[in-house]
Amino acid sequence: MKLSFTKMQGAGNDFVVIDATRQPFSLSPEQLRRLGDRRFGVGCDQILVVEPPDAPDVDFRYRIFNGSGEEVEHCGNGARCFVRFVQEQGLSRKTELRVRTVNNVLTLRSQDDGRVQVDMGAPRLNPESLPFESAGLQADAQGLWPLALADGDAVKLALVSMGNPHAVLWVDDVDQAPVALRGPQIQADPRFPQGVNVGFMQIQSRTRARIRVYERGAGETLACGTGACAAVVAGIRAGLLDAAVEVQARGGLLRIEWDGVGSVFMTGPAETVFQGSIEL
Ligand SMILES: N[C@@H](CCC[C@H](N)C(=O)O)C(=O)O
Repeated sequence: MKLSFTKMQGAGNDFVVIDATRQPFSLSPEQLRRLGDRRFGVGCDQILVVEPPDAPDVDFRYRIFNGSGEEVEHCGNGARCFVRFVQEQGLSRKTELRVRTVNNVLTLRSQDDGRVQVDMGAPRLNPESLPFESAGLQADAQGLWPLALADGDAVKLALVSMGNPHAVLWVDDVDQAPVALRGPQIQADPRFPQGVNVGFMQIQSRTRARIRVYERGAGETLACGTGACAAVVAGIRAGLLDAAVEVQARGGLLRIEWDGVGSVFMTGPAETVFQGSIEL
């Protein structure tokens, strides 16, 4: 079959976007992996699918697959690209969209300055929400959980669900962070039965942080929207960050806001790179 697609990026987190309002979408995990493959396919961190609404309270359905082929719950940078795609393809003229993901309804707003703001929903902070099997462990006063790793080392993790699971470590210098070593180790730890996205955050001031994220199903990406939200939520809870924080990822800058109670708001860029078709 021949599939039309649009390649997009948000702060360097890149996507293959499929319009399932105009062409049928039913790809096997193997076809999804091929699409995501940077050598044998198009190449991307995630595949985003724009589907018609399934009820009158939303404008579209928004489905997300990691490049490794599994469907996942949330993708923040992808949500911004979703808005840009829908506008550029003439699928909606609205500047505010409501979209249904597998476990939430998100509100996406296109701003006059060209950026997109996403109401990412409220974070969940109990370990069961990731899930994280916490039996026999106790979080410290900053809300950090101890985790003994298979190689005998131990780390302290903030655990935040943004609809998808995140573990966040504080580091002194994000450029020196052991992302390639600790990312896969923590992600594969049996206490995370559904895996976890692992973020490494360097706090520079009460309003600025730098971050790298080793994502589930994609490895280290140039930015992770849900990862930036989770890290800021963890920093605010620990009393180290203010309610509005500029988060510098390797591929771009995101603004994250949280009042400590309700939804997290994420603002950042979204851009089309090229369009094409592929035989799958
Ligand atoms: N890049 C994303 C997150 C994509 C999903 C994640 N890899 C997972 O498995 O949960 C973002 O911008 O949030």
